[in-house]
Amino acid sequence: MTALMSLQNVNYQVKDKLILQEINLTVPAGANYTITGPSGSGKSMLLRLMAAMISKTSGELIFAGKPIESYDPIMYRREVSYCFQQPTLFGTTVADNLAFPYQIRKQVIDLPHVTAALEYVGLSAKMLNQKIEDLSGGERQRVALIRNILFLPKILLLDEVTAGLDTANKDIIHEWLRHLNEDRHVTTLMITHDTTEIASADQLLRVVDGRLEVGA
Ligand SMILES: Nc1ncnc2c1ncn2[C@@H]1O[C@H](COP(=O)(O)OP(=O)(O)OP(=O)(O)O)[C@@H](O)[C@H]1O
Repeated sequence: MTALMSLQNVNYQVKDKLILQEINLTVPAGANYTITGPSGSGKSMLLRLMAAMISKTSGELIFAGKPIESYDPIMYRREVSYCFQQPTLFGTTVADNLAFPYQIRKQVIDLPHVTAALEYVGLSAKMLNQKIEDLSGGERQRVALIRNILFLPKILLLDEVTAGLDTANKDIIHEWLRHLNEDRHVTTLMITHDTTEIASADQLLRVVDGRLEVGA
């Protein structure tokens, strides 16, 4: 498999605090990585570097053969999409959120595609008119994830997206991520503290004190 992203000797420092040190990682296209490690060890900062939400202090981050700084930020975010543990939904309704990816591309919402995505994760088209304040935590997370993948990115970076959800909601999201990775060829990297997710990881990375341990 070819490297879709690679990090070479990446350091990330804030003031005099070295948060990530000498990170070397090659992410092949189609990979499905699970990232774990103690609280505060640098997992979120690692994904945020890959998402170009923060900038490295030194080293190289290469995506599809080019340094990530060389990409237009808007185009880069369409290719490398970051999902938050506590997603921000905006506007008034679910439809406001799911129309957004089309609006920024100056396209009309593709309702059959949106409906199919909702149904895939156990939601229905009726939910489009629902107020976001009335959604459960699991519904919010599913709507936010759908918003991120209506146009498929190459890489999906998932920061504890199942934390705080019940088993049924976790299972729906696991099955959907499996589908995106195996059937739609989206490369996924997911941070988790969940022992079941760690036990079932295809490939496990551990971040400990700002350093990366592969396959530990
Ligand atoms: N702007 C900043 N200034 C100072 N310290 C920061 C800054 N951003 C992150 N840190 C520190 O970097 C370290 C790594 O943070 P990070 O959020 O990546 O941890 P994490 O492994 O994701 O933790 P958790 O599992 O608790 O979410 C923490 O000690 C955090 O306080």
